[in-house]
Amino acid sequence: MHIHNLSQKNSVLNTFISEVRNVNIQKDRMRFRRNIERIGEILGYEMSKILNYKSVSVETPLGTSSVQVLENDIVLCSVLRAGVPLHNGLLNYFDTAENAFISAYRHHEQNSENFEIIVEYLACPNLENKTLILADPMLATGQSMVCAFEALKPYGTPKEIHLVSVIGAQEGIDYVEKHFDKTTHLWIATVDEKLNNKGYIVPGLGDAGDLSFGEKLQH
Ligand SMILES: O=P(O)(O)OC[C@H]1O[C@H](OP(=O)(O)OP(=O)(O)O)[C@H](O)[C@@H]1O
Ligand SMILES: O=c1cc[nH]c(=O)[nH]1
Ligand SMILES: [Mg+2]
Repeated sequence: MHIHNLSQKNSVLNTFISEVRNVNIQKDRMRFRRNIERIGEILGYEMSKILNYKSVSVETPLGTSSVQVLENDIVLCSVLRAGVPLHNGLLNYFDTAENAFISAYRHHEQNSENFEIIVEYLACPNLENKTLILADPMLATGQSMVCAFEALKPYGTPKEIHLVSVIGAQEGIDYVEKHFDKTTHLWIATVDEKLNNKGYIVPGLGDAGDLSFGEKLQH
């Protein structure tokens, strides 16, 4: 897998990451969502540098300009619900993309820290020969990303796959690496060291779904 960890270079991306992590700033839900969206825009922009382009002629009021424009057939799939602001950020740049949505949540056994991932909802176009972008802001154990990909398989074989995430734990990245083809790209804003015993990324940012949309009752 090709791993692109964008926080390794200084850029304004790291300011946005610091704000989504910051326990005071992240309480502003609108700012949290907007920061995740802005991170999605930056990850999408960086990814766009290795996609395919074709030359087109554009008529301007003063003449003709030859420009290289994106030619990939993109399907943008995100994992509900925390994936929604990241999806919006990517869609701001890949504005003609087709879209897919998949739900995944952690189902905890009673009084236990063990959980399994339940995939219930999936809406997806044909993926055959397309460029699949699979987005989820948190890559903790990596199970949601892998379960989502398994559920997408009946929809066709993509030509290329790009995984997009905001914060990953090394353990989750290793797990994902085992389950995806080595040609897959992972575009990630930053990588943290570990998971706690509840499967949360440390230091991470907390619960991305709750920070975006409010707390949900546990199943
Ligand atoms: O790598 P994993 O261990 O699978 O964990 C990551 C998952 O956890 C978060 O979703 P969550 O279960 O909190 O659902 P939510 O978006 O509804 O809050 C996140 O958006 C991922 O889907
Ligand atoms: O750290 C984590 C792990 C899973 N889901 C989150 O929202 N945060
Ligand atoms: Mg959540």
